[in-house]
Amino acid sequence: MKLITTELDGVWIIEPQVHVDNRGFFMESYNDAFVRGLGIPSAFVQDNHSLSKEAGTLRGLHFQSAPRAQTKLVRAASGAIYDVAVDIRPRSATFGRWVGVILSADNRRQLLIPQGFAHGFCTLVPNTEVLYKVDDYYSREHDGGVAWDDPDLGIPWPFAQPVLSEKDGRHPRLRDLSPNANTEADKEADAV
Ligand SMILES: Cc1cn([C@H]2C[C@H](O)[C@@H](COP(=O)(O)OP(=O)(O)O[C@H]3O[C@@H](C)C(=O)[C@@H](O)[C@H]3O)O2)c(=O)[nH]c1=O
Repeated sequence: MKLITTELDGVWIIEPQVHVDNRGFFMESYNDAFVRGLGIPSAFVQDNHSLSKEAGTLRGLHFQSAPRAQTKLVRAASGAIYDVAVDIRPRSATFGRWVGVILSADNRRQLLIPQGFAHGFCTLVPNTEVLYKVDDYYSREHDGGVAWDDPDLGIPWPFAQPVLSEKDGRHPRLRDLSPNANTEADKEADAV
């Protein structure tokens, strides 16, 4: 397993060891050693799995607000995504900055996204299946979003007119997000 830093503190690329033989491959897709020592506040409690049929399907940018913020560990089991983590902790030194990484069934990379970040991805090929672990349960009341095409973020998405859910077409820009939307995670940014 290899841990690779990114431009944002707390966002990590994880490369599991892949054992290839004549049958195919084997890998530990998760082992708590992946995140031990990275300061993850709690254990993963839920696994999520989505299929996006069309290339150019964009899901995001999503977060759960405090006190139900989630750490996410994301990978593509089939196909490929451009995966993005945005720091939305208002008092963070890297507020509004983002990291974008290609995660695919070929590179087997995973992205670790801490609490206090918004997350989104755009599929690069049809029938892409994304799996991710989260460290708090889904809470509809705490479900929040930031506009995927917020010009202040300027994320270079691979598709100009992606396939979106109705909800993802109407998120506010980051500058218009309620200051309370991310309070608890912001306290963590202060503590760093
Ligand atoms: C996220 C989630 C959704 N749902 C339900 C709510 C809804 O009826 C249906 C589809 O939900 P959504 O449209 O929010 O699914 P989706 O757009 O795929 O949302 C996901 O996007 C990526 C980028 C993330 O980071 C995730 O945390 C999550 O927000 O599934 C759950 O039951 N549990 C969950 O954990």
